[in-house]
Amino acid sequence: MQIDLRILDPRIRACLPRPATSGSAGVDLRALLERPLTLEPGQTELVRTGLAIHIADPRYAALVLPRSGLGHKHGIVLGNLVGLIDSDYQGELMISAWNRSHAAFTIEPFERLAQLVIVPVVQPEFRVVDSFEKSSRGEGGFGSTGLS
Ligand SMILES: O=c1ccn([C@H]2C[C@H](O)[C@@H](COP(=O)(O)OP(=O)(O)OP(=O)(O)O)O2)c(=O)[nH]1
Ligand SMILES: [Mg+2]
Repeated sequence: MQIDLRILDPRIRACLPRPATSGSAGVDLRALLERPLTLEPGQTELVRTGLAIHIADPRYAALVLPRSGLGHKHGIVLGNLVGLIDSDYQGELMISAWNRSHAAFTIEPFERLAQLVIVPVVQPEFRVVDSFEKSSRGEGGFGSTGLS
């Protein structure tokens, strides 16, 4: 799928996001930093990417997700857990980097910090009703179907 992309900082031109393998679902986003950024345990910082995308088609959105290596090994995940990029958003893609670990971690300039995934979405149109047609689950949730 073709998506318009603006390069807001020329330094990022050399390493634009692209799928790492033919089957990659996400494209890595790099940290546009002037200098290494050390995140102390618990610290969250908004990190620039130097890029803007305009998805334009409301049937799609983008998700900003952690990279599993950084998240699992170093506890570098996202302050908003998952970032949602609206199809009409035209501003800079920003990454909320959260160090959820107990050790400081330094993000290097242009390091691949998170990943962007394009997903189909359906915009809801809510129809107010008095009751629902009964389903087999009904109101059961939060473990109502048991453990095994
Ligand atoms: O990790 C993220 C999350 C969001 N955004 C941008 C794109 C998104 O379309 C916009 C708004 O995000 P969201 O709707 O999640 O935030 P909000 O707090 O509801 O802000 P708003 O009132 O602007 O919608 O911010 C990012 O750049 N990175
Ligand atoms: Mg919003």
